[in-house]
Amino acid sequence: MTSAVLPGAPFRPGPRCDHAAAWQTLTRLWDAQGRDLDMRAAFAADPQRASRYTWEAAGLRVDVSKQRWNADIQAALTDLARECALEAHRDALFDGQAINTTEGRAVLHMALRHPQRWPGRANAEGLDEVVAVRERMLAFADQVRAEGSPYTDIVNIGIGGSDLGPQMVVRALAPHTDARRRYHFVSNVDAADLQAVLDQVRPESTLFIVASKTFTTQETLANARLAKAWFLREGGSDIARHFVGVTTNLKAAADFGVTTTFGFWDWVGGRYSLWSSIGLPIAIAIGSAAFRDFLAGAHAMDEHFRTAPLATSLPVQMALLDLWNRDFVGCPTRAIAPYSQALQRLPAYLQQLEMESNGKSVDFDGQPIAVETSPVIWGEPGTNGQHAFFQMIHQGTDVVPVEFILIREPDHPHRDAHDKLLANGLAQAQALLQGKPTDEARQEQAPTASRELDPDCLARHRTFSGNRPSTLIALDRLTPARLGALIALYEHRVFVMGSLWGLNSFDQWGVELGKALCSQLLGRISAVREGQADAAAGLDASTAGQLAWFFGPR
Ligand SMILES: O=P(O)(O)OC[C@H]1O[C@H](O)[C@H](O)[C@@H](O)[C@@H]1O
Repeated sequence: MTSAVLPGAPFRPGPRCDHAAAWQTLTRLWDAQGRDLDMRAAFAADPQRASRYTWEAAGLRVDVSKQRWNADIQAALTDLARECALEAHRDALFDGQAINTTEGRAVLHMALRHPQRWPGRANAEGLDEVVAVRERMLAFADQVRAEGSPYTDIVNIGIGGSDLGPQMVVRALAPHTDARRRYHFVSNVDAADLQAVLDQVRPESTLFIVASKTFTTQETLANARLAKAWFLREGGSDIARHFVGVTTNLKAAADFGVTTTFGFWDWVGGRYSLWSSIGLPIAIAIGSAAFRDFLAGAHAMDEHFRTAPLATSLPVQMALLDLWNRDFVGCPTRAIAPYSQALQRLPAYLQQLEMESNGKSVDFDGQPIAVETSPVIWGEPGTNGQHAFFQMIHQGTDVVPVEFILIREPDHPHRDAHDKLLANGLAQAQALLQGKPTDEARQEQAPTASRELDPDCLARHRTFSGNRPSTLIALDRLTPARLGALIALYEHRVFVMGSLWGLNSFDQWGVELGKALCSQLLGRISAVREGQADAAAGLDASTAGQLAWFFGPR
């Protein structure tokens, strides 16, 4: 489906954060208060600190009291947002202006979760079709779920935004899904990924969804072709009933041979696309009614972001903290720790959302950005992470802000186990805050094996500095609506961070070079195999050597 933003007011970004006067204030505040800010003392001095820094929106409860900030810092950060014209940028986003300047596109994934036609002034092509396409997609999803449907296995073939979002959500909402079907996600061009799924399914009971915004992605097309060949080889006959496409490129999908296609539009970024037809596996898994709840949760967060003042806006305040942690506290990474096995793919999903959006070094004008931008996002569900990398989070030389995500009511009957899970999450946040002073460590009974050691030395090994930041995001339940709100919160937070850094969060030029070189290398590999002497001509010596080792005569 083609689309372009029809002419409107051209978007002009506000001043970049490091050019704003408030940046100087923040620099002074960092020296005067931030650097030595001890959160334990701050809690002791202010009995209201926990409630002052616990906010709610769209059913999410976020506690940022265990962050290294105070009222002065928060006020200066909020001034920074104001001075950087964040509100104007946000309004331009919701207005449908072409804020994705390098691709000349609007950014309107919020229109996909609006219950009716997008009411704003945006006039991007396709907006009139959103509701109709959604209804068609949901009707199809319900058909696939209906009694007597032949499908036992749904295989989504897609990568990046056409994989991570739907996969994360389908796993997260497993208790809400139709258990009569299995959901598979194939992304990697490593055919082992596809083969592992093909080994488990039968052509007559499998629905393949070929999901690609562009329908040009090497991995997805390669896997789709392999799946189609397997389908025919195994006796499958009705391609039209077993392969559907989800794309903005209807022609390429038709050329591939799918006849049922659900479209979307180029004002939906790949990593923001799970609300569109790319969400088809989600809709099949949870059904149209729950999918609407999922959209409604995200829409509630959109409304909060669009209307709440900067000082009480959850995405804004969380983004300001992110900027504070990155550029003043100096944290190169942020860990995501969902205490929920259901959210096991959330860290991977957020890696794309945040790092592909804000992993940039130039601003809107193409000028180098003078401060650090996207941190590395990483993580694992708790409690698994505790037994792997939390050592470094508690005692390593880098400060790693941790985002704990805790869900009050489990979707299983094992209440005692759930209490343990929650206690673990809360205890980790508590340990990061309070630490353990060397004096206290010295009083402890040393483990037998260490008795020979100098007690002072051992006590230092057993010391926790504490005063390490964390945020706690609490949900009453992991419902479709709450998950929708959580994802939308992250999306808007990423937008705010990018806006303050003065960069375009909605392009991804950094993925292009590797793709182009891969195509060239595929040509050279054929040449090496054919024994052409100049196959590696002009390559760096390392790559040339590897080509010879992998593909040359043995
Ligand atoms: O959905 P597709 O067009 O197949 O794109 C899949 C992915 O590949 C690209 O290289 C981008 O970096 C991602 O943003 C995108 O989600």
